[in-house]
Amino acid sequence: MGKFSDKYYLNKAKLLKQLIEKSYKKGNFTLSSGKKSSHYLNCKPVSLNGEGLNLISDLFLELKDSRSKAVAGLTLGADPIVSGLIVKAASQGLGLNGLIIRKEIKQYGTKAGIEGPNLEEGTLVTVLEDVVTTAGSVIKAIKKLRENNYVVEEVLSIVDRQEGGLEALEDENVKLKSLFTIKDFL
Ligand SMILES: O=P(O)(O)OC[C@H]1O[C@H](OP(=O)(O)OP(=O)(O)O)[C@H](O)[C@@H]1O
Ligand SMILES: O=C(O)c1cc(=O)[nH]c(=O)[nH]1
Repeated sequence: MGKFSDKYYLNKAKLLKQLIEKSYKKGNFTLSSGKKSSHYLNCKPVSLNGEGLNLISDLFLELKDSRSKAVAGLTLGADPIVSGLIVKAASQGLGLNGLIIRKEIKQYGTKAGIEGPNLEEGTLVTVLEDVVTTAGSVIKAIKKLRENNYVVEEVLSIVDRQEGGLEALEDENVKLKSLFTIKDFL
């Protein structure tokens, strides 16, 4: 038997088709890091579509380290993905919690930087991301989780643009597991 189920490869092909149709655009774009690019992948039209999120959730659930007890991500790109995964896990009888990391701490109310259930110190958390370019965004999330005594060993992303993110994550002792790379869109 291969590493992944037959359904995993079927779902991957379906997701790639959706991303090519709805997410990949050529043009002049400024990226989150300030870099310029002649193309951009906006995953939100896929992650905020029921069929698209269902595919992402199935794939990430199979790709995820089965030991991790929570999935987390930096708002906003990760919000639907974290939510999709925890619902999918519950439908399969798996206990999985979700954490959303704010870009800025709320100055009122609970002043929380991380939203979600209060989990035990040392909980192994998988970080989710739609697109990794420099990995700056996802590293922000990892740092916040580690400050809160969670353990992070892996990031799952839909697309790795292969612009230094994997190496930057390696420097943080985190493994990047990506469904696709930018080469799948060129
Ligand atoms: O690897 P990086 O160089 O950090 O770039 C990738 C990040 O950029 C995008 O988010 P964006 O900052 O556009 O925020 P959003 O999720 O709120 O749209 C994307 O969702 C990643 O989080
Ligand atoms: O680097 C980014 O900001 C970025 C690139 C990309 O292709 N898609 C995205 O959502 N963000």
